[in-house]
Amino acid sequence: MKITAIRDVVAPIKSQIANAYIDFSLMTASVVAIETDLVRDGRRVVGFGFNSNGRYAPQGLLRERFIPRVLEAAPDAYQGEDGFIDPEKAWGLMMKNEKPGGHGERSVAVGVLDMALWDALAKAHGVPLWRLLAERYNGGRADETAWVYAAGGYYYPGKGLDDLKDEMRSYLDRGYSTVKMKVGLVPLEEDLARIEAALHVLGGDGAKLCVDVNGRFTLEEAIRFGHAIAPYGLRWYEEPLDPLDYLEHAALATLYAPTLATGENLFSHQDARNLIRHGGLRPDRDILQFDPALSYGLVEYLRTLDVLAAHGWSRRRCVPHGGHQFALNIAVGLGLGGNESYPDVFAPFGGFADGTPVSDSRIAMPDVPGIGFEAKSALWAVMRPLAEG
Ligand SMILES: O=C([O-])CC(=O)C(=O)O
Ligand SMILES: [Mg+2]
Repeated sequence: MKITAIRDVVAPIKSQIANAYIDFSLMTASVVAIETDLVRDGRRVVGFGFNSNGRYAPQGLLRERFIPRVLEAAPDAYQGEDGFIDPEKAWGLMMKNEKPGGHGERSVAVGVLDMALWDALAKAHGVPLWRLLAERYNGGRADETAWVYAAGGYYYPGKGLDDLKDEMRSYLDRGYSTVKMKVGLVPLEEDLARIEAALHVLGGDGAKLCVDVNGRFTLEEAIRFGHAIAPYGLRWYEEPLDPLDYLEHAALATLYAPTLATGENLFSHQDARNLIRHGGLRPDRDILQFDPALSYGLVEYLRTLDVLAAHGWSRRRCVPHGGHQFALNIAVGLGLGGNESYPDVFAPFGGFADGTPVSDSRIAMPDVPGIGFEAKSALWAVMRPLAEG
């Protein structure tokens, strides 16, 4: 199995939404296609990948460093003994002459290519990625369904409490029972009114609502906000603090007893390890949101899972950020705690295969080879031109 071409394009995922830290008015994503010489069931095997929201398209990094390193390599440098692509070997090739530390956004570029390599590998074997992963790494056991929650509740110009309620209600109507909303951009009292509006739609059940600060608060603000929301019994309090300030997390965890969630802006197993070592998080309740598409891909995510296991953390505490089918396959195949979903934002990159309904906040995976992009027509419309060169 040889790689014959790699094509990339920058796709807009811009919108007027904002969280407490950024707006998405100029957001982009890189989409790549890795073409191989393998033909299976009459079709050439092509793998696809993209980066999830929050980081911009890393086109320069892809074109200057990571794509050429793969294309210029001899095929046996990325092939396993079975002649198929070995993503771990390809990863080593991509990371040649890269110093440790300072992960920056090269992890995004490598993540995009890693996603495409796994898509191609699963297609080469004619199986869904979730099944390949279950067989290789999880004793053949895949979950029948994944828990998913509806992430939204963004700030939007002119959006009032009724609009927020309508949005949350529409998620419930679409089969979700847990939802997430943004907080931290407006004064505390205003956010509390927004939280209460959302809770009203959820029948007052705080366990069905997550709030996400996107790393905006100082420690003092995070503590104050934590005290204010503790009585609601929310499902989780996400990224209250700067994602790299582990000591502050540890301090907050001594004062805020319910569930904290973080990790979407940690991009390596070393960063994850620092969080676990120094962040004071609690393996019996807190949630880890490392996003394989932003953090060097699944090869690195497997290392992160090993780090977690070594520190006594269950994989069920992992609910990746990003709302993409890659993480969904990983969640089902490796037995994570679930996956994020964006029913209304970041289209067409978020979401599931067409015609797979969410029921009681759970979703079943389709039985299609690879990650399943071809079964999601709006996404396939973006990818297909890349396949054809
Ligand atoms: O608004 C964002 O940057 C996305 C985010 O934090 C999430 O999905 O948890
Ligand atoms: Mg978040």
